[in-house]
Parts: sequence; C-alpha cells; structure tokens
Amino acid sequence: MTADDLLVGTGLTARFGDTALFEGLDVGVGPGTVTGVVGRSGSGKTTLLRILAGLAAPTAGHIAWPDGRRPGDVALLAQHPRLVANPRWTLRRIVAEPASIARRDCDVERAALRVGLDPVLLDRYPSQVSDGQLQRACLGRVVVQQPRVVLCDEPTAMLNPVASRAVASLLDDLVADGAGLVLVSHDRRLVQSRSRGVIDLDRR
Ligand SMILES: Nc1ncnc2c1ncn2[C@@H]1O[C@H](COP(=O)(O)OP(=O)(O)OP(=O)(O)O)[C@@H](O)[C@H]1O
Repeated sequence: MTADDLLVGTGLTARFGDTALFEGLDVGVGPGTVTGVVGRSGSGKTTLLRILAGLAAPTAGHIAWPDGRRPGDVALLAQHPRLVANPRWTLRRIVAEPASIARRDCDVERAALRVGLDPVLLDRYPSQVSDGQLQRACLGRVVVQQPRVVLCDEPTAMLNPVASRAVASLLDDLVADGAGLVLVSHDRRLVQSRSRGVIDLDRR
C-alpha cells in the first residue's frame, strides 16, 4: 500500500461457514498500477473482487477510499458477461449505460472500435452475439465509464489468443491513462508481467 492509493482494503477476511477463503488480507490499488490476484478455482478471487467493488461485505476488515469515492469510480468486469448483461438491451445501450447514468454524452461507436467490437453489432441483443463479442461490449462500458479503479475477473477467459492480446493491450492503455487495475486471472504470466504486486490466494 502507498500514500496515493485510491482504494485500500485492510485485514480483509472472507469466511463461508467453517471455510476461510482468506484472512487478514491487505490490498492497495494505486493510480496507474496493476494488482494481480491469482489462485486455484474456488480460492476466493471473485469474492475478493466483489468485496473491493463494495458488492459484498467482508467477514472482517474493511475497505476505504482515502480521498473519497465518487459515483462511477469503480467498474467490475465480470467473468461471465451473460450473467450481468441485460438480455433485453442492445449492445449499444449496454455500452452507453454508464454515460446515461452520469447524464453525459458518449461516442458509443468510438468505444466499440477501441475494444475491437464491430459497430455493426451495436444494434444486436446479447443472444445475437458471441461470448467474446459480449465481453468486448462489457469492456466498452468500462471505456465509456472511465472509472478510477477497474476490477477485472478473468478478462480473457472467453477470448481466443488474438482477442486476448487485444484486451490485455486495452487494459494496459487504461492503466497508462491512470486507472488502478485489479486483475484476476488463472494466467499467471498475464498477471505477473504487469503487476506491482501479486496476491496469491493459494498461499494464504
Ligand atoms: N455467497 C456464498 N455463500 C457460500 N459460499 C460461497 C459464496 N460465494 C462464494 N462461495 C464459495 O467460496 C469459494 C470461492 O468462490 P469464488 O467464486 O470467490 O472463487 P474463485 O477463486 O473466483 O473461483 P473460480 O476461479 O472458479 O472462478 C467457493 O467454494 C464458493 O462456493
């Protein structure tokens, strides 16, 4: 953790029944940095992201935004886009939603191009596109939202190697623009080559 961290987790503990996923975990997310999270399936990676996003409470410990949290400051890119994307919305509406919540204009086509999504697909519904295309639309939302902290759960799991490299490069761009990234992945190479620090939930 450093003095300019945007988001700080202190003593984070997650327990379900008798099972402790992690205990006393300290996490700092600084601007323009990547914090990696690795661990076997079921080790608690998604649980940790949900706690950092404020979507779940830790069993113990707390999270804080030292200089305050404003609306739109955090985006969670989910592992399974179909579970989070509204099936009744077009991709255009899905991508644009953060701007409409913030009551500002956005260039949806530009965001689509930035994440490698053919703008022709913007008028389709989630059931009419592939998992990888839907994942790019969810990434397009992050581009539109411009959050200070991006929490990514296995962002390349649904993608072929070419698309994975494109997403990794886009995440690198977001970090270069100053976002703090928490990157969960089974791919230790993807994580280790980018991260300021790596949290290994298998070693806790
Ligand atoms: N709300 C809950 N109630 C009970 N158990 C839960 C709950 N949420 C998660 N778990 C359990 O906690 C463990 C960790 O789940 P989590 O989804 O965080 O793992 P993960 O490391 O992200 O796994 P994967 O790599 O397979 O996505 C799992 O055994 C899961 O069943």
